[in-house]
Amino acid sequence: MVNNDQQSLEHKLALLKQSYQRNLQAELTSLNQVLTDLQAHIRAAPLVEGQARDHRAQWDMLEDVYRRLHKLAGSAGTFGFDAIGHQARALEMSLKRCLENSDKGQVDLQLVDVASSQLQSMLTELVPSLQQTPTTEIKPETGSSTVRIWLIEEDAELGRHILDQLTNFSYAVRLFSSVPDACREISLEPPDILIVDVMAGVGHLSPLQALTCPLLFISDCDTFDARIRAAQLNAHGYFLKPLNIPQLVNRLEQLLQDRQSPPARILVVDDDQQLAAYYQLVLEAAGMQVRILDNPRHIIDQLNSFKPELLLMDVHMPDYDGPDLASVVRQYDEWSSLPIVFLSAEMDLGKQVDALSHGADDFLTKPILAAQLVASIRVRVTRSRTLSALLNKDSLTGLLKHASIKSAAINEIARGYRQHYSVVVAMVDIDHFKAVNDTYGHAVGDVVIASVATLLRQRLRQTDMIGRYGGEEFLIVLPHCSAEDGRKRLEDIREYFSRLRFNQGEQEFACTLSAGMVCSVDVIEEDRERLLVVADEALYRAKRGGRNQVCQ
Ligand SMILES: Nc1nc2c(ncn2[C@@H]2O[C@H](COP(=O)(O)OP(=O)(O)OP(=O)(O)O)[C@@H](O)[C@H]2O)c(=O)[nH]1
Repeated sequence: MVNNDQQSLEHKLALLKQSYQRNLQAELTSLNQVLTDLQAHIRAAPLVEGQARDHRAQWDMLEDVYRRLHKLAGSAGTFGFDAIGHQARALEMSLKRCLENSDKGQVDLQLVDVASSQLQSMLTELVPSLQQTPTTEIKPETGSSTVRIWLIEEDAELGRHILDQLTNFSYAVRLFSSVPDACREISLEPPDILIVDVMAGVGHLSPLQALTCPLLFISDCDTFDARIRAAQLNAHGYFLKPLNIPQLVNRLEQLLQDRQSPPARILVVDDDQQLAAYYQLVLEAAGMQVRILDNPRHIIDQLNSFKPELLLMDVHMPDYDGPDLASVVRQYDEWSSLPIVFLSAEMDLGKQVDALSHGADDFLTKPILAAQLVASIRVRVTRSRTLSALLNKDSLTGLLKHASIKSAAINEIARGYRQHYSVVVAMVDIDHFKAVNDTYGHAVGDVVIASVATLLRQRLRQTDMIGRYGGEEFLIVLPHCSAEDGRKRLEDIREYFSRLRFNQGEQEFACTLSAGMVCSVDVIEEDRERLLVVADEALYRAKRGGRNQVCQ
């Protein structure tokens, strides 16, 4: 994080804390006043008529104090007032026991006296000894476009082979013959990913443990001990020889996608505005996008417009409880697998389980430290992204599978017509691919397919959609793109691909691709519903016209 950003975060957190402290003081004073009123009620109660009503009023007052203490116990620690949070929690618990066990006769004056003196001690605690909120540097997820891969391979021939193959995928690869050689350079210019053949220095691997970049091992030893050693060195992958390059590239792409992945989108639902603002600040500082839902009645509208990847929700809210809202969210098919995390001061295990049974995935307890909140949310979003990738993405290319890209294309085209922006749809197909398979083998064919996928990802925008439509056919959708721009991009990809060189042993070869495209605003009314077919017809013309070209 840039220093200024960190300073600005700390400044904003300090302002939030000051504002919370003012409210806390007012809240404790107000609670103390309620207890003083309650003491007066209890002392006066036997003397007035209509005792039953007065008793109910006493219990209502006690219930009010209990609820407000519950909220305070959850928030005080978050803003650094740990001791007050703990005292509020202890007092909340003793009031809870009293509320649950009572026959609702006269409220016990002694209990109220004790509660009142505890509140006063919390107030005195607040004034002189402000505890410091632990300042936590929250690192945002960062992304960069140059990908440097370093390879440590003792066997020069194998090293050259891997380097050639990976260079085909537009990675900048450096080859080293030993771990000490590479380690000397790493301190000067760290790579994005390091690949190590364990044979290149089993005895020298320990320094790799300190690396911050992902580490992948290649080895011809498939024993449990070897794999445990790799795990202890925080390896992100373990690949056996003979090396399956597409599989390796697949993992590289996964790791890079994690690094370059778009910010996680989090919707926060909490009636406590200061707490919600605090969560927003902390999560945004960690590089996430956060929206606060002010009115729970608008939850579905917000889900549809913001498309969050996780819902962070308070359990107890004045009008609608978290579990009820979670049930409503689960009634909609499209949100049935959205991760929902409750964040609450609820200590009662039974109530936590009950909340979970209403469709939430997890329960975090308030107060929560900033770093703990960020780590919990990040881990859940990453896991949910991995699951969705497994369901919707093709394992060879990491692109959307046929059904997913088709439905994404149809939705995007419809949205483009609705909101009046142009969408380019293109079909891309490798030329004479059968011959590649027949001449160089299926595994080499896979490398070629994976390289088209990598190229498409590298040359298109984050907002474009790319899918593997068939064996060697790809469907791409470019929202907010004119026919002219779409054509330029496709020509660029076609040109770049034709320059790639692939290897099979000593043999080197190149491939070409053809593309058919259509722009949504350039078609007659009847073709609006069949843009995919129109793009496919254009691809057919490109093939008929001699291949290695883009037709529209
Ligand atoms: N290696 C590999 N080959 C695949 C995969 N999926 C499909 N194929 C092969 O892709 C080839 C497609 O060949 P064709 O449809 O005849 O097309 P082509 O040879 O590319 O010819 P044109 O498209 O007309 O230029 C077939 O040989 C399929 O077996 C895959 O996942 N991996």
